[in-house]
Amino acid sequence: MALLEVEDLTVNFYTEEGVVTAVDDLSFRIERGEKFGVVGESGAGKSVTALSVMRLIEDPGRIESGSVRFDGEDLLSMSESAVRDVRGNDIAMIFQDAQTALNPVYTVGEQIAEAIRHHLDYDDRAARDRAIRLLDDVGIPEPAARYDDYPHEFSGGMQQRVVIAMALSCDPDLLIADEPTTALDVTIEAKILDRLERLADEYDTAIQLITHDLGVIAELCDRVMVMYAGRAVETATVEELYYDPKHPYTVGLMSAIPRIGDRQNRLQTIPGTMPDLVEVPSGCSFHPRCPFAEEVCTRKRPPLVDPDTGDSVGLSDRAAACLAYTGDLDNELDYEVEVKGRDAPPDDSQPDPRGVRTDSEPLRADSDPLQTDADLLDRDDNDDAGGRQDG
Ligand SMILES: Nc1ncnc2c1ncn2[C@@H]1O[C@H](COP(=O)(O)OP(=O)(O)OP(=O)(O)O)[C@@H](O)[C@H]1O
Repeated sequence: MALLEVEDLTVNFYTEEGVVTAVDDLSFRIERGEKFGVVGESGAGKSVTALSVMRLIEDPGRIESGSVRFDGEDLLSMSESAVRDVRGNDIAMIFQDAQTALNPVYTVGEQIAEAIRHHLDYDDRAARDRAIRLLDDVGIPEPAARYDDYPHEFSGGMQQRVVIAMALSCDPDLLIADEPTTALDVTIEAKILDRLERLADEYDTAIQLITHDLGVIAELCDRVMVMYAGRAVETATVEELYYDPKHPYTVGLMSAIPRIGDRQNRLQTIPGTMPDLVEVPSGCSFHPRCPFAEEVCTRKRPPLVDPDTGDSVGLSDRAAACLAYTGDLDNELDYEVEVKGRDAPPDDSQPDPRGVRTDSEPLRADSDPLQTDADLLDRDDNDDAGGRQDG
């Protein structure tokens, strides 16, 4: 049995502008201990998917249909108190902004110890010891001394480490991380992702990592789901996705990364923006932005199929939702993906995609206006030194 099985999930928001279908008939599965990435541009429905799994969708949103089975039990039909037990004990969630997750009036140690006492029924001494060990695990230097510091005495990167410690404090089976490193400097981001990966292995925790950045996916994940306008457009292992992407949107996301491009230079950036979800384009919702779109794409919605056979697929299988794979297009998709790693691959074997990241700039889709180099340069984070911030 998979750890998490989401089937046919549909979530609407009832806004003044109309009904927004933020998640549209979405299905996916996460195995125990698996690191599962969810990637897509802003508005793809990634966060709403995560909040639905935690059953945290609030007005004007509504989970219309589908099931979310965690360890075999459907979270959507559980009582509110049973779901509260699952949250924190079995599923933990961390967000981009560490500051909002930490209470400024308590020391970080007290906050972690409180979570441990609450969920694991430890006494004060045992909770304190476990909190210090967790601070050490996430890479806080001198954890026993830092236990008594307040959140504002930590840099942004160190605060996010504290949040990770708190999330792991109850040994959850699933950690949902929504853009956990987006607000951080890229070097600190790499360190935190590395630490997260090691801890997930050590604690045997599965991760659902939400990001707009394919480089972050390469760093951490085993399998990926690419989302567009509330739907999955491609699912694959990280290796498959990087070396042989099947959906034009995935190719477009990768082409925003300078070293991966296509022959005609047509997909260097994805033209246009995510559609208004009140009026999603007919047929394939990506068709207005797709360089390969044909007339049929404007009227026929592509199902997720096995790109090799065109057959329907199971929840964990390699799949793409493009009419190129159902025999509906007159022409073939014409692109070429070139991945240049630091080390040239021996003969015809493929390099590790994680190696791609190390040769110069980190892989980062530069189409996100929120994430500019200037932004990153402005942030003075003392994470490297692990020291306290001035002031
Ligand atoms: N509280 C809300 N009220 C109305 N619409 C909402 C609300 N929350 C989300 N939506 C709609 O759901 C869509 C998907 O949002 P979601 O936050 O899941 O996207 P995302 O892929 O996580 O993007 P981002 O990276 O910007 O968070 C949004 O475009 C928005 O239209």
